[in-house]
This record gives sequence, C-alpha cells and structure tokens, in this order.
Amino acid sequence: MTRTVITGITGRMGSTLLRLARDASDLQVVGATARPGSPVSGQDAGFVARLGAALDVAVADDLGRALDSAKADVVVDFTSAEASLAHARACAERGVALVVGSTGFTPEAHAQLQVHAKAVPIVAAPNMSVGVNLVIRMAAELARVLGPSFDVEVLEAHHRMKKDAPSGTALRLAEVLADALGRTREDLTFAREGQTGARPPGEIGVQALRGGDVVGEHTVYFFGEGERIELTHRATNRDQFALGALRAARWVAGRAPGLYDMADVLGLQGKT
Ligand SMILES: NC(=O)C1=CN([C@@H]2O[C@H](COP(=O)(O)OP(=O)(O)OC[C@H]3O[C@@H](n4cnc5c(N)ncnc54)[C@H](OP(=O)(O)O)[C@@H]3O)[C@@H](O)[C@H]2O)C=CC1
Ligand SMILES: O=C(O)C1=N[C@H](C(=O)O)C[C@H](O)C1
Repeated sequence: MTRTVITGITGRMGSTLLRLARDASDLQVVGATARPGSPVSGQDAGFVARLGAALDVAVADDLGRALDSAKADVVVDFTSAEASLAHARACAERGVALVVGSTGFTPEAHAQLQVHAKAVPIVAAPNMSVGVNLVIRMAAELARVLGPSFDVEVLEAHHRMKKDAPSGTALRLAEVLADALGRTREDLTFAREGQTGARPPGEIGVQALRGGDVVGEHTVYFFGEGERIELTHRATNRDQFALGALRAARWVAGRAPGLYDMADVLGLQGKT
C-alpha cells in the first residue's frame, strides 16, 4: 500500500484525485488538505470532496501538520505554483516524496523546486495524461522531420476558471518544439495584435482561449505550402490527469531524490 496524501481537495483536481485514490486497491489515503484557514478544516475529506461517503480522514489546513500525524509515502499536489512550493518545502523537511501537477511556475519558483528535489524525489509535469505526454513526443518528432519550412503554432483552450495562460502544457509543447527546431524561448510569440508584419521565419506562436467548461485542449499546427498537419489532444474529463498523477505517485515513492518528469514515469527514453 502506498500511503498517500492529497492536497487541495476542495479543487477540481484535488477532488478527482481523492476519488480515484480512494478507489485504487494499492493506495491508502492517509491525509487530505485544504488551504490555510479553510472552513472545511477538521471535516471528513470524503464529504468535503463530495464523494458520497466518509473516508475517515479529517481535512487539515496545513500540509506540514498533516504529514506529522500520518506516516505518508507520497503527497499528490494540484493547487497553485505558490502553494506547491510551500508543499515541496514541507515534504523536503520530512523526507516525503511529492507529485506536483500545478502549473504557472516562474523560472525562479522552478529553481526553488529543484532545490527541494535535492532532498526528496519530486515528479513535476504540467500535464499528467499519458496521451498528452505521447503527443508532446510526437510533436517533437514531426517538427524534426518537417523542418524549418513549416510554420508552427500552438493553440490551447481551457475553462473560464483557469488562472494561468498560456497553459503549462502549451508552454511545454512550445519549448519542446523550439528545442527540436534548434530555436530558443526567444522565438516564442504569445498572441498577436496590430501591424505585426509578415510572420518571421522561425517564430513559434502560442495562443490561449478561455471559456465555459472546456477541460483542456491542445493543438499543434504545422502549416506548410499546400498542406497542413494538426496534432490535437482533447481531455473530456479530468480522470486521465489524475490517473497519470497516481501512476507517478506509485513510481516516485521510495525513489532517490531528484526532479523527475512524466517521461521518466512512463519510461519514454531519449530526446523529446
Ligand atoms: N498537470 C496536470 O495534468 C494538470 C494540472 N492542472 C493544474 O493544477 C492546478 C489546480 O487546478 P484545478 O484543480 O483546476 O484548480 P482549482 O482552483 O479547482 O483547485 C485548486 C485548489 O487548491 C486549493 N489550495 C490553494 N492553496 C492551497 C494550499 N496552500 N493548501 C491546500 N489547498 C490549497 C484551492 O483552495 P481554495 O478553493 O480555497 O482557493 C483549490 O481548492 C492548476 O495549476 C492547474 O493548471 C490541472 C489539471 C491537470
Ligand atoms: O488548469 C487546467 O485545467 C489544466 N491545466 C494544465 C495546464 O496548464 O497545462 C493541464 C490541463 O490542460 C488542464
């Protein structure tokens, strides 16, 4: 049994993770958290996350306290970049492995995550769906083979409540595409407006749509002369993100310290 703590269980991903962790025969939910000062602190996690039954796990409003009272192997955290950094510190101080799905990390915050990963194993990825991680690899392969004569654009769409833009997945796609094409982050163009002139060769465009209840959609366009390739992933619910994260939780518990990606979890070796 992998003893698992889920953070942010009042959230869309936290409640999905709690349901799927509860249903997994090889995982035991030993802790659940909500934000500091949350009114649900002390209540049963199963009712707070609307799972329809008690879990016999009281919600804590501080991960450190939750870890001090539960002998956990791993924490699974989809909250916000800021909260995840604090959670990484709590895990590093207590020797507990961590899976981070939060997006919106600044380069400085990401560097801090790397510091905590010197103490404990951490899997961090902007998208934990197996399908998306395969799409990322396929996009890199297409870019390498098609080469610089194709114009590359990344388009993402998400629900109206999403806080960061572009999505972490779109950013990862753009970075992987830039790498495959021998370009840098300087070549990424985020949205366009005004007299932009002709599209510079080598540019990689990244565009974000927001609205309604869209779970998460990513398309990479390869625009050529006389043909176009579109590589699309559409999530229709959040279960595949959560199942990927729980797969990462089983994989990372007991591993050597280090910052790992979903490609490591999935055994996708070699360059992206
Ligand atoms: N890697 C992946 O596969 C995926 C990543 N994500 C990312 O996961 C993150 C969460 O997404 P989503 O679930 O939709 O967002 P939500 O806003 O629905 O959930 C976030 C939850 O975290 C809670 N929270 C905030 N701070 C803390 C804290 N310090 N301790 C405990 N809980 C806290 C919030 O509480 P409150 O409501 O009180 O503010 C909220 O319930 C985002 O960064 C998103 O981009 C999403 C889907 C897939
Ligand atoms: O906030 C979301 O919902 C999602 N966020 C992730 C991202 O920013 O890439 C992954 C997924 O698309 C859903």
